[in-house]
Amino acid sequence: MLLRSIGRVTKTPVSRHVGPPMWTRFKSSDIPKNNGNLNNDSKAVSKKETQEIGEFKVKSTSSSAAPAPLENSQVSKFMKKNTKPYIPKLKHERLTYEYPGLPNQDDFTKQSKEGKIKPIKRYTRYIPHMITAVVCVWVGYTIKVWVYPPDEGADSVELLDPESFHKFVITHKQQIDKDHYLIEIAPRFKHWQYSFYTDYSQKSIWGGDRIWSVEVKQPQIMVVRSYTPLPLYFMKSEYTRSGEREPLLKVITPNSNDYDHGGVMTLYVKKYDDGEVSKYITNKNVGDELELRGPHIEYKFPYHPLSKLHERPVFKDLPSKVEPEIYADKLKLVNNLPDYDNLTFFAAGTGIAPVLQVLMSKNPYRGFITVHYSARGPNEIEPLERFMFFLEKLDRVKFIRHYDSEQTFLTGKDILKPEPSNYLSPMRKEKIQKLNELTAEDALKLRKSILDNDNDTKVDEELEKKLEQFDKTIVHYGSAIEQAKVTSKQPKKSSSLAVVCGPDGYVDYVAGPLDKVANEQGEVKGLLGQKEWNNANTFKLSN
Ligand SMILES: Cc1cc2nc3c(=O)[nH]c(=O)nc-3n(C[C@H](O)[C@H](O)[C@H](O)COP(=O)(O)OP(=O)(O)OC[C@H]3O[C@@H](n4cnc5c(N)ncnc54)[C@H](O)[C@@H]3O)c2cc1C
Repeated sequence: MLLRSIGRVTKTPVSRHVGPPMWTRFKSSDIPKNNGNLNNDSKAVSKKETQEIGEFKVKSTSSSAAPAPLENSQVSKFMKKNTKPYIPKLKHERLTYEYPGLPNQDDFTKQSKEGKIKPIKRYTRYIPHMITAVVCVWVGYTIKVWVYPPDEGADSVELLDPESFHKFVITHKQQIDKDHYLIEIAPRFKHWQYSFYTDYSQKSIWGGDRIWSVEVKQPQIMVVRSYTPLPLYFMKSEYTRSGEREPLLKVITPNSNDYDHGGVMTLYVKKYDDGEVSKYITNKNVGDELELRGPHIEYKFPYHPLSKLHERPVFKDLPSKVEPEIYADKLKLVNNLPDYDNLTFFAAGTGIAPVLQVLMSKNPYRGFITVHYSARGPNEIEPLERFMFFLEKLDRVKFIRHYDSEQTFLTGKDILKPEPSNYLSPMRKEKIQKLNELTAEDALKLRKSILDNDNDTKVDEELEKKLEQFDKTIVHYGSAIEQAKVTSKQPKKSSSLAVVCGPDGYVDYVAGPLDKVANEQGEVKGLLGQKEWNNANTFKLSN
């Protein structure tokens, strides 16, 4: 008790006063000697007289250690305030069990929370931003739809349209030699994919029963030129994108699951120094656009009844992966159907593109094809040689090369007389009859027979039953290569059909000129004309 009272006294400050000390100091000599007898001490203190310190009258009240009471009311008030004893808490006392407020919670938020329950979730603060973004997108879309006309072909359900141009993007460009290029293009818009499954065989552009082309537009001078797309694409990877390796050229296996590889195709283009469109195309880079219109069917192979019963297995990158053709021979036997006509294809330069298009497409032409390929040298076609080799291995085609550099030109010696056709559709019969000049009566009869025979494409029900029976006795080859080993030893019949494709001069040399004024084939002359080929078995295509 004594020590506490001592502490209280000594801590009492008299501040804001300049002048002589206004509080009596506690002296050690003032501590009563007889500890425990406080009554005696207080008496002693009370005996003390009032002292004058400076301008204040200090009156000793209780003890000499106590602060002196002051006459001056202001100061005494001040002093009183400070006489409040300091009692330190011995240990921390918890005053409330409420959670402390959030760091950014002020009185206002506290108030509003109390007044109205306002749930604040994690993403609530982003709502204004989200609303702004949605409004911006909506406004932008409205402007695009109402102010700007849609891109041609953007909403088309067809990959290609013969009437309007569709945009394609160059996705790869490979220069083969000084003036030959492979240019991979992919459709700019995807809307056509929505309708792809409805009738895949109709939608797929890759059909081996025809030769087709597309027109490429040169928009600056508004000129179009035809090109023959190939079912090829460049397989890209991280290595090709980093430039470490060249992408591998691969065959598109027509397939509805991947929309025929997303509608990709490759153009084999020769650049002419003064050629407007070829220069325009080959000067473009990856990412640039090309406008295409098509497909335009240039030539459809003659109808054969077997084509309704059986499809030839599609060509693949690896010949070992190509399925063997097990049904065709049996079907021919069962139904007493004739063989397919063999075909000779005469191609010069980029004129090889149509035959490659046919051979690499779905359900390719089934007769054996002999290709006479004329070019300046072997380099022009170098990246496509691999596929030509595989096709030969499958016993579907034979390439005979005529290079200027090797002076192995195409001559009359390379051309055989045409073999009579194995099967003549009424249409072709008419063509032949026309050549032999029909009387009006015969022509009418023939026309009638065509109409009557139009349903010869229908599959006979009995035939289907026999087919089922033969399924059980069919000899299975492991692969098309295995089968080709056997068939390649069998002698091939001469061709009954000829297709000539190349520059005007070449077509003229091989089969006589095209009648461009009348937009007709013109009489078959040249090397083929000399060997008795005619318009019923020859087709000319200027490329
Ligand atoms: C159905 C069809 C399919 C075709 N497919 C392809 C194809 O896959 N790849 C391809 O590269 N081309 C193909 N062509 C040819 C192509 O359409 C163009 O004719 C060729 O690219 C030249 O066009 P250009 O505008 O560059 O030249 P243009 O401005 O038409 O001609 C410029 C100059 O080149 C000469 N020239 C043009 N074409 C030939 C030619 N073929 N041979 C020799 N000299 C020529 C002209 O005499 C002229 O002096 C095809 C043509 C047709 C009809």
